[in-house]
Amino acid sequence: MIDRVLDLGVAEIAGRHPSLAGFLAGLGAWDDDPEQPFAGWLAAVEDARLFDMGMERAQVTAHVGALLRQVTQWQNAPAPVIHALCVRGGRDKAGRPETLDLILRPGDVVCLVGPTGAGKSRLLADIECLAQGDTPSGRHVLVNGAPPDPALRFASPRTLIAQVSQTMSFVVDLGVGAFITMHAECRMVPDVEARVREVIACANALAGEPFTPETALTQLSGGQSRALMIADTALLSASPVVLIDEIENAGIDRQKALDLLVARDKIVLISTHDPLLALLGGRRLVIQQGAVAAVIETSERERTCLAALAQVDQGLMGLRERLRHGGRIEALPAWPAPP
Ligand SMILES: Nc1ncnc2c1ncn2[C@@H]1O[C@H](COP(=O)(O)OP(=O)(O)OP(=O)(O)O)[C@@H](O)[C@H]1O
Repeated sequence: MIDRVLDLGVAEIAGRHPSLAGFLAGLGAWDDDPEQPFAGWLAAVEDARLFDMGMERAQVTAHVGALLRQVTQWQNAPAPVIHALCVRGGRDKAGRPETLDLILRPGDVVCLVGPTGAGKSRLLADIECLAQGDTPSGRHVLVNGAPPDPALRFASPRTLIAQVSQTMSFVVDLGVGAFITMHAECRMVPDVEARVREVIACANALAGEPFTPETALTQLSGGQSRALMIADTALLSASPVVLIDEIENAGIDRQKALDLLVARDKIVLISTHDPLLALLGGRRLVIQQGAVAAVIETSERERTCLAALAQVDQGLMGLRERLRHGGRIEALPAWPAPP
């Protein structure tokens, strides 16, 4: 494979193997004739130039070969499949044992509730790192009934867990389209352009104010950033588990966001006190003093409240929209009668 690649020009190599483009650019190979076969370029380039780049001639070929092998290995690695994620109790903040044997399956939506400082983020973090008794809570997370392979915890190119965190700020000077394209390329998804269009359209359906592929990431509002990350997680990420630290204040359509993730058969855990989200979930974990104190199944009675709650929520969203556009609130929508 490496021999075939070395016979191609730099531009063609980068086109066929985008993962090599950065390395070739770093070598300065683009600065010469990008149509010239790479092997010819490497044979002709002066020792001093390679030395400045910190490489020897043979090393360059070895490096290109290693990169290609690694990328092929990643591309051929099967997407991670989780049938069951199990969280086994550890201890609370006072060191008392936590009685918990929680099993999560694809399509499950579980909400975490509890006062400030109770340990909601700790539980999400335990799941995120697939804790093995090595975090302050002492919890254990099992994947498909067994402790995860350490490679899955620390060095997998296709991680099991995706997290959309509370605070999000972009520091990279890129447009939305370029950023999502980069992510799609890293994820090695087919038909990058179509996927990028889909992610941006989906994020716009979730966020109030529309943005374009040209909008700079740094100009996105909090809600737009959250919407973009949720669309990205649902449509680009192979991770079967999604952790979300509060979306109620992000000004995005939460029900649509949840539907999007559940449709991809992901396990979704959300830290939230939003009644609508809480009732959309199948279970709620009540966190107190660093431990799960109760697991509440959403009851039929609660589900009957959902339609009315969604109507109240629509009403409130309408009022927010009115305020956003400089309007007054001098009349209220008709609230539904309680069921
Ligand atoms: N079982 C535990 N043992 C030891 N420390 C814990 C445990 N659970 C949580 N903590 C610690 O308690 C602190 C508060 O927890 P955490 O940030 O998870 O709370 P929270 O419920 O997410 O709070 P907020 O709602 O304010 O975001 C953190 O320092 C966390 O590491």
